[in-house]
Amino acid sequence: MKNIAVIGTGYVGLVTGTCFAETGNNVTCVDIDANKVERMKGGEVPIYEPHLDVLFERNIKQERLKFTTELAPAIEDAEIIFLALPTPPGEDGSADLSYVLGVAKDLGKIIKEFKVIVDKSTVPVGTADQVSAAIREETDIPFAVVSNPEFLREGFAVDDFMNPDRVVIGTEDEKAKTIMNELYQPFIRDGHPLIFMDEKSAELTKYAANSFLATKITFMNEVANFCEIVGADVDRVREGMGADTRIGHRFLYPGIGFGGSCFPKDVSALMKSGNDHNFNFSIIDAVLNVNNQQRIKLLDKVLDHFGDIEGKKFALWGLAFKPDTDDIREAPALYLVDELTKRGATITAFDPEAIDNVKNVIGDKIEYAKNQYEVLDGADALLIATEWSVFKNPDFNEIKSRLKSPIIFDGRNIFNLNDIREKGVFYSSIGRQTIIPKV
Ligand SMILES: NC(=O)C1=CN([C@@H]2O[C@H](COP(=O)(O)OP(=O)(O)OC[C@H]3O[C@@H](n4cnc5c(N)ncnc54)[C@H](O)[C@@H]3O)[C@@H](O)[C@H]2O)C=CC1
Ligand SMILES: O=C(O)[C@H]1O[C@H](OP(=O)(O)OP(=O)(O)OC[C@H]2O[C@@H](n3ccc(=O)[nH]c3=O)[C@H](O)[C@@H]2O)[C@H](O)[C@@H](O)[C@@H]1O
Repeated sequence: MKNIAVIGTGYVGLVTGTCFAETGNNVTCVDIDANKVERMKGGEVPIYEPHLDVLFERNIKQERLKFTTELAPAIEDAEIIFLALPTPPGEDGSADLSYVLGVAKDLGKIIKEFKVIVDKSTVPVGTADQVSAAIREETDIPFAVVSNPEFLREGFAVDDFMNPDRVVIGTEDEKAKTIMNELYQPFIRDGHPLIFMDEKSAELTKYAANSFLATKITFMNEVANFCEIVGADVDRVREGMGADTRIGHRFLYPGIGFGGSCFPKDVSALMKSGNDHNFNFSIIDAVLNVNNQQRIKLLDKVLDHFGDIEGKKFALWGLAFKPDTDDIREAPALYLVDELTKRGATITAFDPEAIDNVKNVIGDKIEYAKNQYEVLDGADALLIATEWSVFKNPDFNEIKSRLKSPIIFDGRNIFNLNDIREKGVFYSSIGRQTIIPKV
């Protein structure tokens, strides 16, 4: 059992804190958002993340998980302090370290004994040194700074955290190594490795992993675009490639580009890190360019089909950047909304979880429906931007009777081409043949 403080209770901090409590530790989570802290104290999970609620409730009830806005009392007894703070992109694409370094400075002012300060935020190479320097400016008390990047995916966060493929720990401090090794034992029982390395290598591992996955997706998006030109089927190509164990089946799904709070920002930040060292990450540059185009791929298809879309009405399924989350940061759906509305189209959208978040950002720029069929009424076409399970087996009679004409543009390839042939709809997807209904 360890006493732990987690600073920042977003997707990463809240999952980290809850899962460490679940493995028997005493965890105090700190956030500057007083409203959020009050809601959590009242037992409310402030984000939509499958399976988090059960662990959250259990650990609050058993008094292993607490919340506060006060940094000093939260860290007083904590042996380990996790920083799970935002590192949003700055104007030039670099990671904004002001949250991390600001809290580091605050910690320097209040620590009274040795602490292990662990950076879980995604930060550029060299940040651990900057965190150490920020603390050292304020205190002579000994401490160790550890880089422990997080690899969880939203929507699978609890499972990813409890059963990680690997845990990366960057530190050369022997005491910190022992403490981190003890802390993570419950998570690596099934043989997944705890990989120790220096701080810089750990920091770069995180960016390299995210950028590699973003590159894999982008490569497939380009293959899909080429499939459309030459009449190949990207589903078959994906199966054929993925069966090679050196390639693997995962992260080969083409679509309307990667979004989310991490891939776009981390790929840009790695590019910027390279620039800072006069190093040109040319692959990363290409990934960013291709992804920017891919995000509005459905727009190209819609314009090809309709020509002018001024006054057209579109139904949109999916707003979240991927299924099983209410997160809309860098969601391709929102880029699409922007481009369509700019050209005079109107949109009614449905998403199972993300509507409230979208309303907070774009308000009444579009209309919202309470279910996936209501959005269809009188629309010129249905556009699919997120592959929520509830969209995958719909009532096609409802779709056909409610739309003005049965036209579907699918940015996530959620339907099997053989099945859709029987449905009597025009169906255009990514990297596959367009299905035109027989008249
Ligand atoms: N979202 C994800 O799936 C993953 C995110 N990461 C990285 O983890 C870091 C955090 O990301 P998210 O959890 O998504 O961020 P988030 O934006 O969801 O949450 C950050 C939290 O920190 C709080 N905060 C801001 N300043 C604070 C301060 N001075 N003291 C206490 N709390 C403060 C905010 O109120 C917010 O609740 C980022 O570096 C991100 O790149 C890494 C892996 C996965
Ligand atoms: O650093 C982070 O924040 C996290 O970023 C991603 O996780 P996440 O953004 O939650 O979601 P992913 O499932 O990776 O999807 C990212 C984007 O890629 C897209 N994607 C994913 C897979 C695929 O085959 N095709 C594809 O277009 C998704 O639609 C989504 O827009 C990584 O998968 C996590 O390992 C990492 O910890």
